[in-house]
Amino acid sequence: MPDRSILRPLGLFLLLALGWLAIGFVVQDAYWRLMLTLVPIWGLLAVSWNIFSGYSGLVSFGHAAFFGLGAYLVALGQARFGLTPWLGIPLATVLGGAAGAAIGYPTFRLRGNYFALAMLAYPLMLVSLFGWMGFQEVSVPLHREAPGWYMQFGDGRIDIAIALALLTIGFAASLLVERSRFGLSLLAIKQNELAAEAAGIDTRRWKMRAMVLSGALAAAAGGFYAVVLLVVTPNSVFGLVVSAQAMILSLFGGAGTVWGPLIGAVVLVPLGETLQAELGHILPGIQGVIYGIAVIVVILAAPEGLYWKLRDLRRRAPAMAAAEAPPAPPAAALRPPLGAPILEVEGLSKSYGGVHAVSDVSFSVRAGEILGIIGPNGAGKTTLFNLLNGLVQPSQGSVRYEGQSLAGLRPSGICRRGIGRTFQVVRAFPRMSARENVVVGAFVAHGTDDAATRAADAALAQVGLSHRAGAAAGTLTNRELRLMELARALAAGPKLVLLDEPLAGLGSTDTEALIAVVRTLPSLGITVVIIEHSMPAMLGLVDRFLVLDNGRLLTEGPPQEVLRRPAVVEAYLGRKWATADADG
Ligand SMILES: Nc1ncnc2c1ncn2[C@@H]1O[C@H](COP(=O)(O)OP(=O)(O)OP(=O)(O)O)[C@@H](O)[C@H]1O
Repeated sequence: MPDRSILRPLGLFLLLALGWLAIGFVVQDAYWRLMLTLVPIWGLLAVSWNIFSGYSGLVSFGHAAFFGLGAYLVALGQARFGLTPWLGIPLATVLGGAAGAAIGYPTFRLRGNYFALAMLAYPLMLVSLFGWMGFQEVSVPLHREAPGWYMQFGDGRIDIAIALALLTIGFAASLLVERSRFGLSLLAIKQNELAAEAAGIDTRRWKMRAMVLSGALAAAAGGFYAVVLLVVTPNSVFGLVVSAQAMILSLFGGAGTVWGPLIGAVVLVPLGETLQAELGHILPGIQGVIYGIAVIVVILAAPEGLYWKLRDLRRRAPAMAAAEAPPAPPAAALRPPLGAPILEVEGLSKSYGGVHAVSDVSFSVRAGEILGIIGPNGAGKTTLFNLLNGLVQPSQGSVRYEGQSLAGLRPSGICRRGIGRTFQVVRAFPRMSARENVVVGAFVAHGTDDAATRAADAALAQVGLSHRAGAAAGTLTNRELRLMELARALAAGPKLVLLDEPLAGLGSTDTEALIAVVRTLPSLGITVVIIEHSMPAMLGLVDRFLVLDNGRLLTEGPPQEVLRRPAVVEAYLGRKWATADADG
């Protein structure tokens, strides 16, 4: 994938890490050496938080759970069993990963604020649990006979080097996530989890992987923290301040980017620690106050974090560059004759309490057809799409695609079978390029990132958006965004696409451009089902109309004929249309 190499940022990171270590050699004071060790430790915790929450958008208030488990494993392992941290930290990493899976499994059932609050419960529970078990204070015994074996070098510079080595592992993991389908899939989840599922992304699997990786890295940070501080108490490792630290450092520096958590750690950790050391006896808890103020300042001045603010300042000029002229809309190739039914819907119903959103609807769509679905607001059109692509399960009835039932399949599974979908509201990832936005749709059909990028480029060419492939989605026009969303659905190589109001909010020229693209789809072997309110656009596009009213199938047939039927005029078009039609 272009610009997605990890070597340059990793090289820069190593250079900075060496510089950091060099400071450790210059500084003689033990306190400052400890600070130079703590920054990468907290930085690693923030990196781990960012891998999960920064990219997926699921806020975790509970990362102290992983950090504390790692710290206790290393401290107790050494105090009770003489376990060397060289083994203890890798074991802590495994424990953190396992805890990630155990916590993720039940908690992923919740969304948004509920998820964030549920995550808070785990460290709170662990504080009490470790207190009850009699681990109020676990001291790591000193081993003067084998200091190296127990990481007790008595030389702060070695501690700094180990902390940096651990941070390097975390940073590299974070880069690998960000620059691959892993990160793009998480960002798609952050944007809109349902749309991500519909684009073929197995959202549960990616969230779980992110949580396991994140838990593992947080536990490693906790493990080394125990080695450095030599004392572990429930509050110092499971406490709210630890979870807040993970979150605040990332948010301050910039969530959803590899550098953000590091910027946060470098600025805030020394600030908080110094103030605590200097003023802590007069103003206890000053660190928390400073963190709070820092967050408020960032919210006001750079809501996405320092990293994004600095980047925007640097790149302001190119971001404002004028868009190139779009190419002429693609000409429709010769349409192949209609084939056998590709989609067969039988007695499909969906009720929400007393509301019959879709009621006993049956129809079929032939391969190569363009079928238009119309009906008044609330007729059940979007619910029908949701039933077809598995976002909601039917109360009754069946959907067969290429002769096979789709019952019980999740949206990602249905997308994998070859049904693509766009949504009424375009949900682009504004900071990602148009190409990256489209690549997300290609993952389902392509094993390697390179193949997915090629498919994305082909889809962008299909919709006439190649000239904007590198532009950030945030700079695209409304028409370009609609085309980009269509390209995302096409990148998966679907045989059938469900387009939900793709013309909403477009002017007449833009509408024509989009319709011209949709018209080319059957010649590419793609069947189209489209919901749209714009009647002139639909009349020139579709082969057949399906009219829904109050969840029921009112009628279906050729466009001109359907629009003359009194029931359709009555239910949907209104008398004005009938008069205009008669006049015309
Ligand atoms: N999750 C839900 N819970 C309760 N009622 C719902 C739900 N989803 C849809 N409905 C109801 O089902 C009916 C059909 O809604 P739907 O969004 O499918 O209509 P629509 O034809 O797509 O409308 P529009 O053109 O305004 O988008 C409406 O009465 C709506 O309020």
